[in-house]
Parts: sequence; structure tokens; C-alpha cells
Amino acid sequence: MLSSVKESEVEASIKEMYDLCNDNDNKSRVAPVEMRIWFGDTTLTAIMRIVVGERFLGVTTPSEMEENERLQKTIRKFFDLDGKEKAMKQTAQELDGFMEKWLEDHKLKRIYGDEKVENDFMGMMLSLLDNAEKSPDSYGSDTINKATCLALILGGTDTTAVTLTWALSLLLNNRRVLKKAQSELDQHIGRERRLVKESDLKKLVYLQAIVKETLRLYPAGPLAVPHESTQDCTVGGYRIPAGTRVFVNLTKIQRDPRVWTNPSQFEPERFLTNGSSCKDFDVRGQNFELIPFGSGRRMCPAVSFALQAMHLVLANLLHAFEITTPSDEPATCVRLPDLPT
Ligand code: HEM
Repeated sequence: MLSSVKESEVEASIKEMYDLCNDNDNKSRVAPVEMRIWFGDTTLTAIMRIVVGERFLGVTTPSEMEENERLQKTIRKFFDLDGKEKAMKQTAQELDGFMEKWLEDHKLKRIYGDEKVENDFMGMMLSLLDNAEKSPDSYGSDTINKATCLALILGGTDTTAVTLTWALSLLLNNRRVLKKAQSELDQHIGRERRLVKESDLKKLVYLQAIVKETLRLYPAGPLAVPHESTQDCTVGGYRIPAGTRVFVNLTKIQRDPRVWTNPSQFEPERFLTNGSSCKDFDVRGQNFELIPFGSGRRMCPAVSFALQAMHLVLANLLHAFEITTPSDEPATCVRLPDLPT
């Protein structure tokens, strides 16, 4: 059917849409929602006009608009017009292939009693699922295992990498903070020691404030994860019917000038200074002004792990290396003397 849509028909249709939307004398014909639909996906609308006739033009009642949207969705899905669905399926298949291989490796090692069988997350899941009661209507244990491991990999890699990248970028743009973090490391770890250990982290309060301030300015999930209301409710005076998809704009909340002084400035000290109104804010979902890991029962389950991993990586990096930008004077990039290993 697509091939029967001629270019001239599409062009004419687009022109018609523009004319309709600019028709000041006849505002009631085009509601703002339709304008957005039409401008957002003009070609699709053109095709729809041809597929379902003139029904799309001049609609004004909510039920007609609802019907339009429903048809639009059906057609988009049917034709996979922008190829997104195909691309998504391909990516999912590649990821599944990767997980499948990992799972099969584990199973083989278990069958052949390989001593080197890894006691990693997948290995643990395998043992648990071996003994789990199987419910006939649930997914198979392999699917549960692969899906759970994949959720952790997808949820945990980009988030931590992106936060650390922002931390480095903020430090390079705020050398005063960088120097202060390095002094803290020199004071508590000392340059005669090569590695920062987990047990050192509690002493590195300034470094922790740097990570917190990075998560405030650049939360790895700026809109968290979409949630759907299961019941009608009212939030901040807005009525939210059951079944509404709700996005929480973390970036906006975490830069609210009513809460944060100099909201867009990188100031780790705000979490350390006595008298600062946000000194005791933590990131574990208790202070709604700062929720980079979300809040409530679906908040990030890995908050402690993620913080610990980021603190450890950042501390080691700043301890061992001098970080610079290409425009800096050539500087030695290693901070530590050449110690025997
Ligand atoms: C900087 C690091 C991270 C940030 C900022 C972050 C942030 C988030 C956010 C905002 C959510 C959604 C919470 C909500 O719906 O309210 C979430 C969910 C989740 N995160 Fe993280 N995350 C991080 C690291 C990790 C790591 C390292 C892992 C795994 C090892 C992980 C696994 C997950 C999982 C599985 C969920 C879904 C939880 C559910 O739906 O019940 N995250 N994370």
C-alpha cells in the first residue's frame, strides 16, 4: 500500500496541513493536539488520509480525535514506518545471544563439574532457580535468569559510566574542586600508597560530596524510569487518572532554585557546610529534593553498590593520575612515584 502513495499526494497533503494550521479564521477546525500530530508526523498523516479518507480533516470532537490517534497508532505499528521496531528487535536478539552464551557456558561447566565454575551473579541465579518451585504459567527459568542478569547489566553500566564522565568533566571545569579532592587523597591515603581501598572511602568525605553534586546536576536517568499510576490520585494539585504514564523530571527537581542556592553551580561544599539547608540530604530516596536513584519501592536497588563502585573508581583515578585537558600545559600524567608493586 505504501508504494501507492505518490510524492505529489504527500506534498499536497502536507501543504494542506500547513494551510489548515495557519487558518486564523477557522481556528475551531484544528485543535492544538491535531496540529501537533500533523506536524509531528506529516508523512504518516498523509498516508492515513489516503488509507482512511477524509475522516481526518476537520475533526473537532474529542471522540473523533481519539479515533484519529488510535488509527494513527495502528498504522504506525502495522507499517513500522520508521523502522524502529525492526531495529529494537535486532538489538534485543543480539543481547539475548550474548546472554544465552553466558548461560550455556555456566551450564556446561556445571555439567562437567568444572572446578573453575564462576560464582558470579548468573551462577548464583542458576543455583537458586534449580531449587525454585516452577509455576506452570511463569516464564522458564532460563528466561528469568537471562532477563534478570540483563536488567542488571543494562541498568548498571551506562549509569555509572555516564556519572563518572560527568564528574571528570565537572572537575576539569572546576580546578579548585579537583585540587581539593587531591589534597584529601594525599592527606588520607598518601602518595606512598598505590591503591585506594574500600575501607578508605569513609574518610573521603569531599570526594563523596563531589559524586553527590554530580548526581544532582546530571542524574544518569534525567526522567528516572516511566511509572504508571494504578489508581486515580492527586499529586501537587494535579488529578492523575489511573493508567497515566508519569515521568518525574529529576533534573528540574534537583535544580529547583527554591531549594538550591546557585542551582546550576558545581559546589560540593553545599553538602558539607554547617548551616547549609541541604547538608543532610542523602541520595537514598528520603529527601525528595535529591532523588537521582528514584524513591519508593521501585527505586534503584543498586544504590549502595553504585555509590561504592563510583567512589572507589573516582578515588583511584584522582589518586594515581593528573587529569588535564588538551589545552593544558604538558604535565606529567602520573601523580604517584614509581613504586615497586
Ligand atoms: C549512577 C548510578 C545509577 C543511577 C543514577 C541509577 C538510577 C536509577 C533510577 C533513577 C532508577 C528508576 C527508579 C524509579 O523508577 O524510581 C533505577 C532503577 C534500576 N536500577 Fe539503577 N541507577 C544506577 C546504577 C545501577 C546499577 C549499578 C545497577 C545494577 C547493578 C542498577 C540497576 C537498576 C535496576 C535493576 C533498576 C530497576 C528497578 C525496578 O524497576 O524495580 N542501577 N536506577
